[in-house]
Amino acid sequence: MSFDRLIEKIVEKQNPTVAGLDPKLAYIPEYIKEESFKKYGKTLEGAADAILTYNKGLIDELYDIVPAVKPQCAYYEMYGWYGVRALAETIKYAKSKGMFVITDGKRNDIGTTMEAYAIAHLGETDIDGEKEEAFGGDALTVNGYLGSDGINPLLTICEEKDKGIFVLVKTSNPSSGELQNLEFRGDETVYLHMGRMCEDWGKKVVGKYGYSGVGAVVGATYPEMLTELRGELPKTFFLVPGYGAQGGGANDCKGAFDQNGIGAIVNSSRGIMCAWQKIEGLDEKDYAKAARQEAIRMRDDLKSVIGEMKLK
Ligand SMILES: O=c1ccn([C@@H]2O[C@H](COP(=O)(O)O)[C@@H](O)[C@H]2O)c(=O)[nH]1
Repeated sequence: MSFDRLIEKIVEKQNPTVAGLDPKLAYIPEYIKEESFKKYGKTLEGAADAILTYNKGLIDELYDIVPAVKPQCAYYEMYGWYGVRALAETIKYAKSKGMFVITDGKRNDIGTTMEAYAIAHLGETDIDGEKEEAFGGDALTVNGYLGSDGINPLLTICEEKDKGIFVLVKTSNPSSGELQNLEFRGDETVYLHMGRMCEDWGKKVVGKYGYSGVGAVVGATYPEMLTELRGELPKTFFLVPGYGAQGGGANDCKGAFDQNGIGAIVNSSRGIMCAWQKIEGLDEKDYAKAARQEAIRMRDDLKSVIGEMKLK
């Protein structure tokens, strides 16, 4: 259990980017929606069909240059079981193209319930002796604020299946400081304490590149805290949201990386998915090409501040 597979993909592509797949209908070109609505009407099924077609188009244009995708479950669950099927199909398709899949579910519960989440998203479900993958992501985002009871069941499955988790530590949203920045026990912040818990949860599962399979979510919108946490948590790999649509830039992300240019993967969802809507006169059929162009721009932007990514 580590992020070795992810790190190798990042280094191979020289790209520390994860493309977020948060498909709102407003981001999907009309021609795709028309096709799906012709088949299924303006229904949950029609919407889910459009999402899957849109995602596959994006993946086809991104898989050779971007190492990972991050579907956010909410954008699928809003279409009921059709949407959840589109999520499962998206994960399967991205994996068939060799991409690393981070399922953004921010799951959080205790004991056996957390074990059920772990089985659903990272493990295999036992159906009376027959085992099958339900979703099959490579990593899952989780909320660690229930403590070890919510994390230990995941660790067991992650070890068995070589999967990873990203625990919310310092989130990118404006109100994240209301709780996460509180100081206690002298001047230790809640986010730093949560980060140290990640370092501790991961200490037995450190991979060959020095990072464990217990990662942390730290927002690009708080660059000083990113730098502080990189210094404090040398074995914890970071998932960094907040680049692009939330205002973060490459310089804000710099502190997340180590001296070898690894240690983090930076997410952009709307920035990549909606790139086509920002290009005047673009034929909407070229939506995925516009996403590719933005992903290349983002890769080069990040590389300009972190340099070459090397395996040690
Ligand atoms: O602290 C956090 C944790 C998760 N997210 C998620 O990342 C993407 C960001 O999307 P953009 O369109 O690139 O802003 C989205 O899925 C969030 O739920 C986050 O933003 N911040």
